[in-house]
Amino acid sequence: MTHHTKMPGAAVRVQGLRRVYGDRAVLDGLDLDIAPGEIIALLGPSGCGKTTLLKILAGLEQPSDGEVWMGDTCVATAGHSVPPEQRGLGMVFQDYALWPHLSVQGNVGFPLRMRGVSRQEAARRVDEVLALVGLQGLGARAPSSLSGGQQQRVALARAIVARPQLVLFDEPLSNLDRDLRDSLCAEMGSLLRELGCTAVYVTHDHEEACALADRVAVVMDGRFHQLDAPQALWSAPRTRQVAQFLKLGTLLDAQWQGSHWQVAGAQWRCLVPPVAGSTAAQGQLLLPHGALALGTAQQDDHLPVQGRVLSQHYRCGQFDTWIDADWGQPVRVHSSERLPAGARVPLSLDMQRLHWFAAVD
Ligand SMILES: Nc1ncnc2c1ncn2[C@@H]1O[C@H](COP(=O)(O)OP(=O)(O)OP(=O)(O)O)[C@@H](O)[C@H]1O
Repeated sequence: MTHHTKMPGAAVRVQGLRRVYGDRAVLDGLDLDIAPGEIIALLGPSGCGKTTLLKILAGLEQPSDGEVWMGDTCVATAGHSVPPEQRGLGMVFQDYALWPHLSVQGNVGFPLRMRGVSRQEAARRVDEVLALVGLQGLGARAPSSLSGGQQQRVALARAIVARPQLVLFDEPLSNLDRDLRDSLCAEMGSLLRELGCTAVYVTHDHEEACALADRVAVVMDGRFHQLDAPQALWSAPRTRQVAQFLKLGTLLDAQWQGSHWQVAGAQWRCLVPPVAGSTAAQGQLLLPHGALALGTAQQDDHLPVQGRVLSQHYRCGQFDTWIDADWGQPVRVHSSERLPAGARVPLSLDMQRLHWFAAVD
């Protein structure tokens, strides 16, 4: 691992970061450069280490190995850690963490008071930021008199009022209902971009991560399985775990037979070439949603794929149709017409959209 590398251009640089509890590496060698103004989402299942990474960025935990840089300051190594209040951070937590004995104004103005900003200037900036988050006129209220969504706006206002160099979010929307989450997520994204904030946003909700972030880090077992723009996660998942976590489609066990893939249990062959450099003969094929459709548009060199209708339900203008296509796992296709359960139907498969993951990836 390299030590004390200067970081021209990056707002935050994480290098070779490890965090060990007992004999278990919860973070296992992470590297991450965050550009100024970039929003990064840390996305992953419960226990994957995303909160631990956020805490290390915040200064609430220390690395076991590796470094964290903010601007041109090294803020954390195994041996030293700059305290949270000296890192120039804003933070937004799941449970809002507002001070109940302070008014909305008092909460939002707190970071300015800590920085010695004059009372008059602080009042002006608090009014300005409350207007930005859509809470103008509510400054005198107690946080407890506000709805959950409003309280989270107060927390957001408090996090950005002092124009921090980095804003950290720990599942900020998970206590809110779906509609409010969607709208607040979109608003937060616009606001952070408007203000040019650099942000790291922890969530286990992939819709939220992809709606908000410039790049999403899919964290699993303490490693980044993929660090990419949201659209790249969908078009080119790097591991089958990413595909599984994002629910991109159906994974089928398959074997490379020298000239084609043979899917276990299926009557058809797939001619997607093996991944360059891969010598594995065993692995899994991902059939992304939408790669399979009702219809017979088979290419010459494939055996026709057929399936049996298992069930259907009507949703958003079409029938979600579950099909048993002989390979052991049902797949979902869309249909414009109602089909009887048990009917055999031809399926077309867009071979270009399949992905192959070698058994050991
Ligand atoms: N102080 C600690 N001592 C021992 N183990 C810990 C400690 N903090 C976290 N862990 C373990 O490290 C792993 C990662 O925890 P972390 O909170 O970072 O996960 P997470 O991805 O944020 O999960 P969640 O979404 O449930 O919050 C977990 O298995 C957790 O039990």
